[in-house]
Amino acid sequence: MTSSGVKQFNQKFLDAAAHGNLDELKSLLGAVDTDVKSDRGWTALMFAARNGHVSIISALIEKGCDVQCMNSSGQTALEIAQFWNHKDAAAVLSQHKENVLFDQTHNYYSVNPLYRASDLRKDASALQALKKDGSSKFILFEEQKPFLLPPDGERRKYKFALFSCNQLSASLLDQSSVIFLGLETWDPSSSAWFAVNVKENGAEIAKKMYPEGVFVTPFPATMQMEGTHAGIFAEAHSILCWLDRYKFCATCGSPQTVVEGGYKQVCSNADCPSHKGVHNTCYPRVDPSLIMLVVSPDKKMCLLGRQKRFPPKMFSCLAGFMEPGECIEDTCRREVEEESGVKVGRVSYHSSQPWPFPATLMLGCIAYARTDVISVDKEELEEAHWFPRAEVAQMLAGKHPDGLFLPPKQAIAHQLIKTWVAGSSAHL
Ligand SMILES: NC(=O)C1=CN([C@@H]2O[C@H](COP(=O)(O)OP(=O)(O)OC[C@H]3O[C@@H](n4cnc5c(N)ncnc54)[C@H](OP(=O)(O)O)[C@@H]3O)[C@@H](O)[C@H]2O)C=CC1
Ligand SMILES: [Mg+2]
Ligand SMILES: [Mg+2]
Ligand SMILES: [Mg+2]
Ligand SMILES: [Zn+2]
Repeated sequence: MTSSGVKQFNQKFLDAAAHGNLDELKSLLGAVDTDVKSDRGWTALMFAARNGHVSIISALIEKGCDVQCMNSSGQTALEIAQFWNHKDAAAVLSQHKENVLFDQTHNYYSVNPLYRASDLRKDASALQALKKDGSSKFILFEEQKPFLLPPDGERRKYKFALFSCNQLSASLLDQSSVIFLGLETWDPSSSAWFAVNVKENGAEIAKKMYPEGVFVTPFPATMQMEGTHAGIFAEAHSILCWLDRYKFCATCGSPQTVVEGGYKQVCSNADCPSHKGVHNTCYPRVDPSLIMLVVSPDKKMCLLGRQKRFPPKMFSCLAGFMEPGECIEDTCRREVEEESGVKVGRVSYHSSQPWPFPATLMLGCIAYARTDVISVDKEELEEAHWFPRAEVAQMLAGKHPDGLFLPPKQAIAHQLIKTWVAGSSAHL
Protein backbone atom coordinates (compact mmCIF):
# COMPACT_ATOMS: atom_id res chain seq x y z
CA MET A 1 0.00 0.00 0.00
CA THR A 2 1.25 3.53 -0.75
CA SER A 3 1.90 5.85 2.19
CA SER A 4 -1.17 7.95 1.33
CA GLY A 5 -3.17 4.68 1.19
CA VAL A 6 -1.97 3.75 4.69
CA LYS A 7 -2.84 7.24 5.93
CA GLN A 8 -6.40 6.93 4.57
CA PHE A 9 -6.76 3.48 6.11
CA ASN A 10 -5.59 4.78 9.50
CA GLN A 11 -7.96 7.75 9.27
CA LYS A 12 -10.87 5.37 8.59
CA PHE A 13 -9.91 3.44 11.73
CA LEU A 14 -9.73 6.60 13.88
CA ASP A 15 -13.05 7.83 12.46
CA ALA A 16 -14.72 4.50 13.25
CA ALA A 17 -13.56 4.84 16.86
CA ALA A 18 -14.66 8.48 17.11
CA HIS A 19 -18.14 7.74 15.67
CA GLY A 20 -18.67 4.54 17.67
CA ASN A 21 -18.88 2.40 14.54
CA LEU A 22 -17.98 -0.97 16.08
CA ASP A 23 -18.47 -3.15 12.98
CA GLU A 24 -16.21 -0.93 10.88
CA LEU A 25 -13.61 -0.77 13.65
CA LYS A 26 -13.59 -4.56 14.04
CA SER A 27 -13.18 -5.06 10.30
CA LEU A 28 -10.03 -2.88 10.42
CA LEU A 29 -8.60 -4.13 13.73
CA GLY A 30 -6.45 -6.93 12.34
CA ALA A 31 -4.96 -4.74 9.61
CA VAL A 32 -3.96 -1.53 11.43
CA ASP A 33 -1.69 -0.65 14.32
CA THR A 34 -4.18 -0.18 17.19
CA ASP A 35 -2.01 2.63 18.60
CA VAL A 36 -1.80 4.64 15.40
CA LYS A 37 -2.05 8.38 16.09
CA SER A 38 -3.74 11.36 14.46
CA ASP A 39 -1.70 14.50 13.79
CA ARG A 40 -2.57 15.73 17.31
CA GLY A 41 -1.30 12.49 18.80
CA TRP A 42 -4.78 11.02 19.42
CA THR A 43 -5.25 7.25 19.29
CA ALA A 44 -8.47 5.41 18.49
CA LEU A 45 -8.88 4.77 22.23
CA MET A 46 -8.73 8.50 22.94
CA PHE A 47 -11.36 9.31 20.29
CA ALA A 48 -13.62 6.60 21.73
CA ALA A 49 -13.00 7.99 25.24
CA ARG A 50 -13.79 11.56 24.03
CA ASN A 51 -17.22 10.42 22.86
CA GLY A 52 -17.90 7.79 25.54
CA HIS A 53 -18.05 4.75 23.21
CA VAL A 54 -17.64 1.95 25.77
CA SER A 55 -17.92 -0.98 23.31
CA ILE A 56 -15.16 0.52 21.15
CA ILE A 57 -12.96 1.02 24.23
CA SER A 58 -13.49 -2.62 25.26
CA ALA A 59 -12.71 -3.92 21.75
CA LEU A 60 -9.48 -1.88 21.60
CA ILE A 61 -8.34 -2.96 25.08
CA GLU A 62 -9.07 -6.59 24.21
CA LYS A 63 -6.85 -6.20 21.17
CA GLY A 64 -4.01 -5.03 23.43
CA CYS A 65 -3.90 -1.31 22.66
CA ASP A 66 -1.72 1.00 24.79
CA VAL A 67 -4.08 2.28 27.48
CA GLN A 68 -1.47 4.63 28.95
CA CYS A 69 -0.62 6.37 25.70
CA MET A 70 -0.73 10.20 25.83
CA ASN A 71 -1.73 12.76 23.23
CA SER A 72 0.39 15.83 22.52
CA SER A 73 -1.24 17.66 25.45
CA GLY A 74 -0.16 14.85 27.76
CA GLN A 75 -3.65 13.38 28.34
CA THR A 76 -4.42 9.66 28.51
CA ALA A 77 -7.72 8.16 27.29
CA LEU A 78 -8.83 7.89 30.94
CA GLU A 79 -8.19 11.58 31.55
CA ILE A 80 -10.09 12.45 28.37
CA ALA A 81 -13.11 10.34 29.42
CA GLN A 82 -13.05 11.95 32.88
CA PHE A 83 -12.76 15.45 31.43
CA TRP A 84 -15.82 14.93 29.21
CA ASN A 85 -17.66 13.26 32.09
CA HIS A 86 -18.21 9.88 30.34
CA LYS A 87 -18.46 7.91 33.58
CA ASP A 88 -18.96 4.44 32.03
CA ALA A 89 -16.04 4.89 29.68
CA ALA A 90 -13.84 6.18 32.53
CA ALA A 91 -14.86 3.18 34.67
CA VAL A 92 -13.83 0.69 31.96
CA LEU A 93 -10.54 2.51 31.40
CA SER A 94 -9.66 2.76 35.08
CA GLN A 95 -10.55 -0.88 35.75
CA HIS A 96 -8.03 -1.94 33.21
CA LYS A 97 -5.21 -3.43 35.23
CA GLU A 98 -2.38 -2.18 33.10
CA ASN A 99 -3.52 1.37 33.61
CA VAL A 100 -4.28 2.57 37.10
CA LEU A 101 -5.50 0.75 40.21
CA PHE A 102 -6.45 2.60 43.39
CA ASP A 103 -5.49 5.78 41.55
CA GLN A 104 -1.85 4.65 41.46
CA THR A 105 0.45 3.73 38.62
CA HIS A 106 0.97 0.00 38.15
CA ASN A 107 4.06 -0.62 36.10
CA TYR A 108 4.69 -3.56 33.79
CA TYR A 109 5.80 -6.74 35.68
CA SER A 110 3.89 -5.49 38.74
CA VAL A 111 0.38 -6.65 37.84
CA ASN A 112 0.30 -10.13 39.37
CA PRO A 113 -3.35 -11.17 39.84
CA LEU A 114 -2.54 -14.20 42.03
CA TYR A 115 -3.26 -14.21 45.75
CA ARG A 116 0.03 -15.52 47.13
CA ALA A 117 -1.58 -17.44 50.03
CA SER A 118 1.67 -17.48 52.01
CA ASP A 119 0.02 -19.38 54.88
CA LEU A 120 -0.46 -22.36 52.56
CA ARG A 121 3.29 -22.55 51.88
CA LYS A 122 3.89 -23.91 55.38
CA ASP A 123 1.27 -26.65 54.93
CA ALA A 124 3.16 -29.35 52.99
CA SER A 125 0.21 -31.74 52.75
CA ALA A 126 -2.13 -29.01 51.46
CA LEU A 127 0.45 -28.11 48.81
CA GLN A 128 0.83 -31.78 47.86
CA ALA A 129 -2.97 -32.06 47.44
CA LEU A 130 -3.05 -28.90 45.30
CA LYS A 131 -0.31 -30.30 43.05
CA LYS A 132 -2.58 -33.28 42.35
CA ASP A 133 -5.74 -31.22 41.92
CA GLY A 134 -7.06 -31.29 38.35
CA SER A 135 -7.89 -27.56 38.40
CA SER A 136 -4.32 -26.47 39.30
CA LYS A 137 -2.30 -24.75 36.59
CA PHE A 138 1.37 -25.32 35.90
CA ILE A 139 3.74 -23.06 33.98
CA LEU A 140 7.07 -24.44 32.78
CA PHE A 141 10.62 -23.14 32.73
CA GLU A 142 13.81 -24.70 31.41
CA GLU A 143 17.03 -23.14 32.74
CA GLN A 144 14.97 -20.10 33.81
CA LYS A 145 13.51 -19.74 30.32
CA PRO A 146 9.67 -19.61 30.39
CA PHE A 147 7.66 -21.81 28.01
CA LEU A 148 5.40 -19.37 26.15
CA LEU A 149 2.92 -19.27 23.31
CA PRO A 150 4.30 -16.66 20.92
CA PRO A 151 2.28 -13.90 19.25
CA ASP A 152 0.46 -15.00 16.11
CA GLY A 153 -2.26 -13.58 13.86
CA GLU A 154 -4.81 -13.68 16.70
CA ARG A 155 -2.60 -13.03 19.68
CA ARG A 156 -0.46 -9.88 19.85
CA LYS A 157 1.48 -10.83 22.95
CA TYR A 158 3.28 -13.79 24.49
CA LYS A 159 1.43 -15.76 27.14
CA PHE A 160 2.14 -18.79 29.29
CA ALA A 161 1.19 -22.24 27.97
CA LEU A 162 -0.79 -23.79 30.84
CA PHE A 163 -0.55 -27.44 31.90
CA SER A 164 -2.55 -29.59 34.31
CA CYS A 165 -1.00 -32.17 36.65
CA ASN A 166 -2.21 -35.02 34.37
CA GLN A 167 -0.09 -33.67 31.55
CA LEU A 168 3.12 -33.68 33.59
CA SER A 169 5.04 -36.67 34.92
CA ALA A 170 4.91 -37.57 38.63
CA SER A 171 8.70 -37.19 38.88
CA LEU A 172 8.47 -33.59 37.67
CA LEU A 173 5.78 -32.75 40.22
CA ASP A 174 7.66 -34.44 43.07
CA GLN A 175 10.60 -32.04 42.85
CA SER A 176 10.85 -29.90 45.98
CA SER A 177 11.55 -26.94 43.71
CA VAL A 178 8.03 -26.89 42.25
CA ILE A 179 7.11 -23.33 43.17
CA PHE A 180 3.73 -22.49 44.64
CA LEU A 181 2.86 -19.14 43.09
CA GLY A 182 -0.56 -18.62 44.67
CA LEU A 183 -4.31 -19.02 44.19
CA GLU A 184 -6.38 -17.35 41.49
CA THR A 185 -8.45 -15.49 44.09
CA TRP A 186 -8.74 -15.10 47.87
CA ASP A 187 -11.30 -17.95 47.82
CA PRO A 188 -9.39 -20.98 49.20
CA SER A 189 -11.15 -23.27 46.68
CA SER A 190 -9.87 -21.30 43.65
CA SER A 191 -7.26 -22.80 41.31
CA ALA A 192 -3.61 -22.89 42.36
CA TRP A 193 -0.71 -21.91 40.10
CA PHE A 194 2.71 -23.58 40.18
CA ALA A 195 5.98 -23.07 38.30
CA VAL A 196 8.05 -26.13 37.38
CA ASN A 197 11.62 -26.32 36.19
CA VAL A 198 11.62 -29.09 33.56
CA LYS A 199 14.40 -31.43 32.50
CA GLU A 200 14.88 -32.74 28.98
CA ASN A 201 11.92 -35.08 28.93
CA GLY A 202 9.64 -32.41 30.41
CA ALA A 203 10.65 -30.10 27.60
CA GLU A 204 9.64 -32.80 25.13
CA ILE A 205 6.22 -33.17 26.76
CA ALA A 206 5.74 -29.40 26.60
CA LYS A 207 6.54 -29.29 22.90
CA LYS A 208 4.22 -32.23 22.19
CA MET A 209 1.32 -30.54 23.98
CA TYR A 210 1.93 -27.12 22.41
CA PRO A 211 3.94 -27.51 19.18
CA GLU A 212 3.94 -23.73 18.70
CA GLY A 213 5.30 -23.09 22.23
CA VAL A 214 8.87 -21.92 22.81
CA PHE A 215 11.30 -21.68 25.73
CA VAL A 216 12.31 -18.04 25.36
CA THR A 217 15.28 -16.07 26.67
CA PRO A 218 13.43 -13.93 29.22
CA PHE A 219 14.71 -10.52 28.16
CA PRO A 220 13.39 -8.88 26.05
CA ALA A 221 10.67 -11.44 25.06
CA THR A 222 8.81 -11.15 28.39
CA MET A 223 8.46 -7.39 27.77
CA GLN A 224 5.86 -8.42 25.18
CA MET A 225 3.68 -10.57 27.47
CA GLU A 226 0.07 -10.09 28.45
CA GLY A 227 0.26 -7.78 31.48
CA THR A 228 -0.97 -10.20 34.15
CA HIS A 229 1.22 -13.02 32.80
CA ALA A 230 4.22 -10.68 32.97
CA GLY A 231 3.42 -10.19 36.68
CA ILE A 232 3.28 -13.94 37.26
CA PHE A 233 6.53 -14.35 35.30
CA ALA A 234 8.23 -11.80 37.59
CA GLU A 235 7.36 -13.83 40.68
CA ALA A 236 8.29 -17.23 39.21
CA HIS A 237 11.50 -16.11 37.49
CA SER A 238 12.95 -14.33 40.52
CA ILE A 239 12.35 -17.38 42.75
CA LEU A 240 13.74 -19.83 40.18
CA CYS A 241 16.89 -17.70 39.74
CA TRP A 242 17.31 -17.57 43.53
CA LEU A 243 17.01 -21.36 43.89
CA ASP A 244 19.48 -21.83 41.05
CA ARG A 245 22.07 -19.37 42.42
CA TYR A 246 21.85 -20.02 46.16
CA LYS A 247 22.31 -23.77 46.53
CA PHE A 248 24.50 -23.71 49.64
CA CYS A 249 24.01 -22.15 53.05
CA ALA A 250 25.55 -18.66 53.12
CA THR A 251 26.41 -19.10 56.82
CA CYS A 252 28.17 -22.52 56.89
CA GLY A 253 28.35 -23.75 53.29
CA SER A 254 26.25 -26.92 53.80
CA PRO A 255 23.69 -27.96 51.17
CA GLN A 256 20.17 -26.58 51.66
CA THR A 257 16.71 -28.13 51.40
CA VAL A 258 13.97 -26.28 49.53
CA VAL A 259 10.77 -25.95 51.58
CA GLU A 260 7.56 -23.88 51.68
CA GLY A 261 6.70 -24.19 48.01
CA GLY A 262 10.09 -22.85 46.93
CA TYR A 263 9.93 -19.75 49.17
CA LYS A 264 12.49 -20.90 51.74
CA GLN A 265 15.72 -22.91 51.92
CA VAL A 266 16.81 -24.57 55.16
CA CYS A 267 20.41 -25.52 55.97
CA SER A 268 20.99 -29.28 56.30
CA ASN A 269 23.50 -28.74 59.15
CA ALA A 270 21.60 -29.00 62.44
CA ASP A 271 24.28 -26.90 64.24
CA CYS A 272 24.19 -24.06 61.76
CA PRO A 273 23.56 -20.61 63.36
CA SER A 274 21.09 -19.93 60.55
CA HIS A 275 18.56 -22.07 62.48
CA LYS A 276 18.52 -19.49 65.28
CA GLY A 277 17.63 -15.84 65.50
CA VAL A 278 17.54 -13.77 62.37
CA HIS A 279 17.85 -16.22 59.50
CA ASN A 280 17.24 -13.99 56.50
CA THR A 281 19.71 -16.04 54.46
CA CYS A 282 16.90 -18.59 54.02
CA TYR A 283 14.56 -16.34 52.08
CA PRO A 284 14.53 -15.19 48.46
CA ARG A 285 16.46 -12.00 47.68
CA VAL A 286 15.00 -8.72 46.50
CA ASP A 287 17.57 -6.05 45.54
CA PRO A 288 16.14 -2.54 45.87
CA SER A 289 17.37 -0.09 43.30
CA LEU A 290 16.54 3.58 42.72
CA ILE A 291 15.58 5.06 39.40
CA MET A 292 15.07 8.79 39.18
CA LEU A 293 13.95 11.46 36.81
CA VAL A 294 16.05 14.44 37.86
CA VAL A 295 14.40 17.84 37.26
CA SER A 296 16.62 20.93 36.77
CA PRO A 297 16.62 23.75 39.38
CA ASP A 298 14.48 25.91 37.03
CA LYS A 299 12.16 22.87 36.49
CA LYS A 300 12.38 23.34 32.70
CA MET A 301 14.70 20.42 31.92
CA CYS A 302 15.35 16.87 32.99
CA LEU A 303 18.57 14.90 33.23
CA LEU A 304 18.90 11.83 31.01
CA GLY A 305 21.94 9.63 30.50
CA ARG A 306 23.31 6.78 28.44
CA GLN A 307 24.99 3.63 29.73
CA LYS A 308 27.52 2.06 27.33
CA ARG A 309 25.35 -1.05 26.94
CA PHE A 310 22.32 0.95 25.70
CA PRO A 311 21.41 0.79 22.01
CA PRO A 312 22.74 3.85 20.11
CA LYS A 313 20.66 7.02 20.59
CA MET A 314 18.70 5.70 23.58
CA PHE A 315 18.65 7.86 26.72
CA SER A 316 17.10 6.99 30.08
CA CYS A 317 16.80 7.97 33.71
CA LEU A 318 19.77 7.48 36.03
CA ALA A 319 19.55 4.40 38.26
CA GLY A 320 21.54 2.67 40.97
CA PHE A 321 21.38 0.02 43.66
CA MET A 322 20.62 0.81 47.29
CA GLU A 323 23.42 0.14 49.70
CA PRO A 324 23.10 -1.22 53.26
CA GLY A 325 21.87 1.24 55.85
CA GLU A 326 20.77 3.76 53.23
CA CYS A 327 17.33 5.32 52.86
CA ILE A 328 15.61 5.78 49.50
CA GLU A 329 16.23 9.55 49.40
CA ASP A 330 19.96 9.23 50.11
CA THR A 331 20.46 6.44 47.54
CA CYS A 332 18.86 8.72 44.99
CA ARG A 333 21.07 11.70 45.96
CA ARG A 334 24.24 9.58 46.08
CA GLU A 335 23.72 7.78 42.74
CA VAL A 336 22.84 11.01 40.90
CA GLU A 337 25.91 12.80 42.30
CA GLU A 338 28.21 9.80 41.65
CA GLU A 339 27.09 9.40 38.05
CA SER A 340 26.48 13.01 36.97
CA GLY A 341 27.94 15.36 39.59
CA VAL A 342 24.50 16.98 40.01
CA LYS A 343 23.35 17.62 43.60
CA VAL A 344 19.77 16.64 44.43
CA GLY A 345 17.55 18.14 47.14
CA ARG A 346 13.95 16.96 47.55
CA VAL A 347 13.09 13.44 46.38
CA SER A 348 9.52 12.42 45.72
CA TYR A 349 8.38 8.78 45.36
CA HIS A 350 6.44 7.96 42.19
CA SER A 351 5.90 4.20 41.80
CA SER A 352 7.79 0.91 41.80
CA GLN A 353 8.50 -1.95 39.44
CA PRO A 354 9.77 -5.48 40.01
CA TRP A 355 12.61 -5.97 37.51
CA PRO A 356 13.00 -9.75 37.60
CA PHE A 357 16.51 -10.03 36.12
CA PRO A 358 17.00 -11.61 38.56
CA ALA A 359 15.33 -9.85 41.50
CA THR A 360 15.68 -6.08 41.40
CA LEU A 361 12.93 -3.85 42.76
CA MET A 362 13.01 -0.49 41.01
CA LEU A 363 11.86 2.39 43.24
CA GLY A 364 10.92 5.23 40.92
CA CYS A 365 11.36 8.83 42.10
CA ILE A 366 11.24 12.39 40.84
CA ALA A 367 14.34 14.18 42.13
CA TYR A 368 14.79 17.96 42.29
CA ALA A 369 18.30 19.13 41.45
CA ARG A 370 19.97 21.92 43.46
CA THR A 371 22.80 22.35 40.94
CA ASP A 372 23.01 22.01 37.17
CA VAL A 373 26.70 21.48 36.38
CA ILE A 374 27.19 18.01 34.91
CA SER A 375 30.36 15.99 35.41
CA VAL A 376 29.83 12.47 34.07
CA ASP A 377 31.40 9.40 35.70
CA LYS A 378 32.65 7.68 32.55
CA GLU A 379 32.79 4.29 34.30
CA GLU A 380 29.02 4.26 34.75
CA LEU A 381 27.70 6.51 31.99
CA GLU A 382 28.78 7.36 28.47
CA GLU A 383 27.05 10.76 28.56
CA ALA A 384 24.35 12.73 30.39
CA HIS A 385 22.61 15.98 29.44
CA TRP A 386 19.79 18.29 30.45
CA PHE A 387 16.91 18.00 27.98
CA PRO A 388 14.11 20.59 27.67
CA ARG A 389 10.54 19.32 28.05
CA ALA A 390 9.62 19.87 24.37
CA GLU A 391 12.58 17.77 23.22
CA VAL A 392 11.73 14.98 25.67
CA ALA A 393 8.14 15.04 24.36
CA GLN A 394 9.56 14.48 20.86
CA MET A 395 11.62 11.57 22.15
CA LEU A 396 8.54 10.07 23.85
CA ALA A 397 6.54 10.39 20.65
CA GLY A 398 9.34 8.79 18.57
CA LYS A 399 9.68 12.05 16.63
CA HIS A 400 13.06 13.42 17.72
CA PRO A 401 14.83 15.07 14.74
CA ASP A 402 18.12 13.24 15.53
CA GLY A 403 16.37 9.93 16.27
CA LEU A 404 17.05 10.05 20.05
CA PHE A 405 14.63 7.78 21.88
CA LEU A 406 13.63 6.51 25.34
CA PRO A 407 13.04 3.06 26.87
CA PRO A 408 9.69 1.48 25.95
CA LYS A 409 6.52 1.97 27.95
CA GLN A 410 7.08 -1.27 29.86
CA ALA A 411 10.08 0.30 31.64
CA ILE A 412 9.43 2.44 34.71
CA ALA A 413 11.95 4.92 33.26
CA HIS A 414 9.42 5.64 30.49
CA GLN A 415 6.62 6.21 33.01
CA LEU A 416 8.69 8.62 35.12
CA ILE A 417 9.63 10.63 32.04
CA LYS A 418 6.03 10.65 30.84
CA THR A 419 4.82 11.95 34.23
CA TRP A 420 7.23 14.87 34.02
CA VAL A 421 6.44 15.69 30.38
CA ALA A 422 2.70 15.68 31.13
CA GLY A 423 3.30 17.83 34.20
CA SER A 424 0.01 16.41 35.45
CA SER A 425 1.08 14.78 38.64
CA ALA A 426 1.08 15.73 42.29
CA HIS A 427 4.81 14.97 42.13
CA LEU A 428 5.57 18.06 40.10
N1 LIG B 1 13.20 -0.74 34.63
C1 LIG B 1 13.90 0.27 34.15
O1 LIG B 1 13.36 1.21 33.56
C2 LIG B 1 15.40 0.31 34.38
C3 LIG B 1 16.01 -0.64 35.17
N2 LIG B 1 17.35 -0.57 35.47
C4 LIG B 1 17.92 -1.58 36.37
O2 LIG B 1 18.32 -0.92 37.56
C5 LIG B 1 19.34 -1.64 38.20
C6 LIG B 1 20.40 -0.70 38.75
O3 LIG B 1 20.93 0.19 37.80
P1 LIG B 1 22.49 0.39 37.54
O4 LIG B 1 22.65 1.72 36.93
O5 LIG B 1 22.98 -0.79 36.80
O6 LIG B 1 23.10 0.37 39.05
P2 LIG B 1 24.40 1.14 39.66
O7 LIG B 1 24.45 2.54 39.16
O8 LIG B 1 24.39 0.94 41.15
O9 LIG B 1 25.68 0.45 39.02
C7 LIG B 1 25.71 -0.85 38.61
C8 LIG B 1 26.88 -1.56 39.27
O10 LIG B 1 26.59 -1.84 40.62
C9 LIG B 1 27.08 -3.11 40.98
N3 LIG B 1 25.97 -3.93 41.54
C10 LIG B 1 25.32 -4.97 40.97
N4 LIG B 1 24.39 -5.49 41.80
C11 LIG B 1 24.43 -4.76 42.92
C12 LIG B 1 23.71 -4.80 44.13
N5 LIG B 1 22.74 -5.71 44.37
N6 LIG B 1 24.00 -3.87 45.07
C13 LIG B 1 24.96 -2.96 44.85
N7 LIG B 1 25.69 -2.87 43.71
C14 LIG B 1 25.43 -3.76 42.75
C15 LIG B 1 27.61 -3.75 39.73
O11 LIG B 1 29.03 -3.69 39.77
P3 LIG B 1 29.96 -4.87 39.17
O12 LIG B 1 29.36 -5.21 37.81
O13 LIG B 1 31.29 -4.23 39.14
O14 LIG B 1 29.88 -6.01 40.11
C16 LIG B 1 27.06 -2.89 38.63
O15 LIG B 1 27.92 -2.75 37.53
C17 LIG B 1 19.84 -2.65 37.17
O16 LIG B 1 19.32 -3.91 37.56
C18 LIG B 1 19.19 -2.22 35.87
O17 LIG B 1 18.90 -3.32 35.04
C19 LIG B 1 18.11 0.47 35.01
C20 LIG B 1 17.56 1.42 34.18
C21 LIG B 1 16.18 1.38 33.75
MG1 LIG C 1 25.78 4.11 39.93
MG1 LIG D 1 23.65 3.46 37.48
MG1 LIG E 1 25.79 1.88 42.57
ZN1 LIG F 1 24.26 -23.51 57.38
